[in-house]
Amino acid sequence: MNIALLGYGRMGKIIEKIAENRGHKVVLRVNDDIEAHDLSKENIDVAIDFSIPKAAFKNITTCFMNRIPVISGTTGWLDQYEEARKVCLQNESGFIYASNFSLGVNVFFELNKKLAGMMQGLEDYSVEIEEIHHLQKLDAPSGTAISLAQQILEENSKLKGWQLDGADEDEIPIYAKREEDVPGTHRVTYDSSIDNIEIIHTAKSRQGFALGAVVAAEYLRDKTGIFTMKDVLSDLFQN
Ligand SMILES: NC(=O)C1=CN([C@@H]2O[C@H](COP(=O)(O)OP(=O)(O)OC[C@H]3O[C@@H](n4cnc5c(N)ncnc54)[C@H](O)[C@@H]3O)[C@@H](O)[C@H]2O)C=CC1
Ligand SMILES: O=C(O)C1=N[C@H](C(=O)O)C[C@H](O)C1
Repeated sequence: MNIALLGYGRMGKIIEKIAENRGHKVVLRVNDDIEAHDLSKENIDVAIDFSIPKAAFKNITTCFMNRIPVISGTTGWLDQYEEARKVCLQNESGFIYASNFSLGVNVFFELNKKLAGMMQGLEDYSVEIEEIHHLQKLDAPSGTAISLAQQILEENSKLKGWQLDGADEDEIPIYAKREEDVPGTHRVTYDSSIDNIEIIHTAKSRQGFALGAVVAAEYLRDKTGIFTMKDVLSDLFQN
């Protein structure tokens, strides 16, 4: 499979190594305006976007207009997600966005939903989310923390939203911490006067995110439409 890497930073470089080890070829590396590159020149099967929030939408939709399916892991641009979906469908292209491509985090997501469902009637507990990332991270809260909050909100009709660094009574507070060299840690805590319940996912490196993105690209390669990591993982566990 011929891959275009949109964003050749920390993630792009690890994705390149994993993709090559799995027999794929990186034919294009983009670290600047996508319009400076001729996408039709290389025979691109899939583009993988791990760039920066302000570039993601243009990168992704330019690929769709060239009928190139896209895996996107870039966070902090989701106000334009619905518009990106539309452009994908209009151009009969393929798209998978995930706030976190790691297999472990996707298991953690399922645990989070199950726990949120169990806790929603227990009014003595209040819930909060903490995320810790490296000092270079541009967005806060992390995309993963937002996904965790949305999953809890879907299970709990009394909670109305989330807020960064504090919240009203009917909101989930998300605390974003920045520390040197932390690849990504997410904790969900339910606290009462009697006890607390915590679930935590700690990434030890970026390998899991990168492997998940390449596996997702292998899944999306010849497909059109919008898919999620749940589709990728169901397919993986079936085969
Ligand atoms: N969904 C997931 O599993 C994960 C998502 N991420 C997200 O991926 C993104 C990238 O993360 P890192 O690789 O750590 O960041 P990074 O800063 O190391 O890499 C971003 C790269 O994008 C380049 N860039 C700047 N403008 C560009 C443009 N117009 N088009 C293409 N590339 C451009 C930069 O020069 C840089 O090389 C972030 O949004 C981060 O939150 C990171 C890890 C896992
Ligand atoms: O910027 C990062 O590094 C990461 N970003 C993603 C996020 O915002 O959730 C995923 C992972 O935690 C690493």
